[in-house]
Amino acid sequence: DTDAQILMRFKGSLWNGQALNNWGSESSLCSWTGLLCRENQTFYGLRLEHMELGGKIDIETLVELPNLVSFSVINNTFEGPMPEFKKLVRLRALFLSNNKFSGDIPDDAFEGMRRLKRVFLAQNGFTGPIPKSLANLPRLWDLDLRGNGFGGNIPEFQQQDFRVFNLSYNQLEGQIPESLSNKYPSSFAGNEGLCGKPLSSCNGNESRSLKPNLASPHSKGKKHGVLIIAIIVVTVVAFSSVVALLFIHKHRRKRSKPGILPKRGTSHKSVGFKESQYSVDLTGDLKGGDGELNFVREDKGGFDLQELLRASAVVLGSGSFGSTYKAMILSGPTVVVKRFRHMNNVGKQEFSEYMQRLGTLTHPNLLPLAAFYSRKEDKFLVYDFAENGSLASHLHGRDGFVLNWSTRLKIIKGVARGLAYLYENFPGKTLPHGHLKSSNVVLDNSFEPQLTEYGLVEVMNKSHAQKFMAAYKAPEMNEFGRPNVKSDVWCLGILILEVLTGKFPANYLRHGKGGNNSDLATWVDSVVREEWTGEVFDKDMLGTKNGEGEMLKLLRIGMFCCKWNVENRWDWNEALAKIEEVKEKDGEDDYSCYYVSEGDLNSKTMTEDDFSFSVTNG
Ligand SMILES: Nc1ncnc2c1ncn2[C@@H]1O[C@H](COP(=O)(O)OP(=O)(O)OP(=O)(O)O)[C@@H](O)[C@H]1O
Repeated sequence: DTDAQILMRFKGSLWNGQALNNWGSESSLCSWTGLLCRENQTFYGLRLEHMELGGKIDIETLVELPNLVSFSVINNTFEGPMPEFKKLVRLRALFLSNNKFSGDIPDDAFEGMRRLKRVFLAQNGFTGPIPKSLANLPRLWDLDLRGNGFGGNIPEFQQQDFRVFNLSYNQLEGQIPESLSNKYPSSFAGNEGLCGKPLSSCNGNESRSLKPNLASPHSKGKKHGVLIIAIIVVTVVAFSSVVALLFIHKHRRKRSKPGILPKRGTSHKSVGFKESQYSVDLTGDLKGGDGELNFVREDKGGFDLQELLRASAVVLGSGSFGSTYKAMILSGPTVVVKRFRHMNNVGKQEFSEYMQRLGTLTHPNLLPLAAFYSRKEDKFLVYDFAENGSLASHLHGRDGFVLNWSTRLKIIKGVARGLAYLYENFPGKTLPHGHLKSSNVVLDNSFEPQLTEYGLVEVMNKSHAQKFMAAYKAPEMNEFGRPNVKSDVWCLGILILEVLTGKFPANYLRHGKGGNNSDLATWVDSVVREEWTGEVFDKDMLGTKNGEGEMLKLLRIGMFCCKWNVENRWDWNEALAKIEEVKEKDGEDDYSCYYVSEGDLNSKTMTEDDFSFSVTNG
């Protein structure tokens, strides 16, 4: 049977299948409601969410779909025991949350599902122990069992590096395995019998008294008393905090003015940049859209619009297009939601297709676009959250880290690689970044850079893009010019100079043709011409032994990328090749000519240290 015939059989066993009333025509399989297809129109998953579906999930039929790797029936009315999903050995993601499934899950229910990465069983009526085969999954990355009746001890999980991990509101008991002690306490909340890190210790009376079956009636009464007082105190404190926060928030909003650089609040983050400490409600900002959060990549992020709306959110900053929020999804990932006004250059369908194409890009130096949300007047793009904020915040922010030369070089190399990937891999055309600047380079927890807001010129209203997008700052851009890879090279050059000098280019950027000598490139050029190169580098970066020669090399590359005449400006591949050649230390790898004293030669074994003083620059 064809995929279409198999899927029609699968539909036949569902109740309320009318929600899938456009299923039928073989030729347009990928347009069937709830079908997930790749760019090349191959089917890979089912996403049948919020459809009031019920009845039988016919596994025997699904087995016949070898390409099925993702299956979701979140928020429907399925009931009874968990179907035998283990027969779908190729499955990578299983989403059953918010249904009425019930009963114990057999211990071997996940056996053989070696590819399974994401398991969402939250808010059902599952009981019994957490199946061992689930804990033994070698690639498990997201696990959400919240709000069921799972009992017994938590098993040892083979995988320990989770992105989502939530066992809250079950009936689990006993000591939390050591390997899970680094998880958030909220991952275990609502399980009265659990103890041990990150909850309170199992040895003290405190934790034992949490187990209702061990508590005497007397201690139970006492506990209730304490509980009631605690609830009253928490309620009063929470109420006063909300009132105080509302007051401060209102006051702040009155005073704050929109700015190019993000506004920062006063809460401190260990990562060295600040974000607003005031929670915002995304519901207000996101209301009135088409009601759909459109995911653009295969893994759906493990959350839906409702969960995004419920997420606790803070403002990260306000750029030229709108505000940017950090949203912490309960039992889900932390994401960044960026609002774009003036993004109406193309129609709804075209916009949606374009975003889907952007979603196909995956590279370590491109921040993945996760989803988008459309309204007539504005759009919201959802990106992964980057732990270390933007490059701009470290170069110019009050609370950024001081970046040393090797980190700066790593960042420039990553940026160049991200651009190269973008130019070569966007389906159908060579896509310029168009808005390359230091606040659109974010840093992950190891300071690996990731480009964000790439490829958006196409969908931006032209007049707004001309005014604010970085590519339009290239000297050759006038009202007829369109950003291209050469204008990106200009932006890359400016970024290199910004990274090396530590100077914020806004004051130096030229607007349009002509202009004066105030752009960063001209400033650097004049300093270098006067042979004051020592003056040019950011003082925070200096102090690297034997690195100045290489810094100068990178500075020159930046200057070649900033040639005013496009003909003389390097192509991106030339720039990339030159950047790749820059090393951390002068003369690195150049050990062809060195001086070794006779004494050294006579000594027993020579170490690298013995050589360090005698290496010359070839
Ligand atoms: N994915 C992300 N992860 C972490 N922080 C981010 C992320 N995206 C943006 N930020 C932070 O939010 C701040 C505000 O971003 P925003 O895009 O609104 O401003 P901008 O880049 O200065 O302006 P523009 O609107 O022109 O792009 C950035 O400086 C950065 O610190």
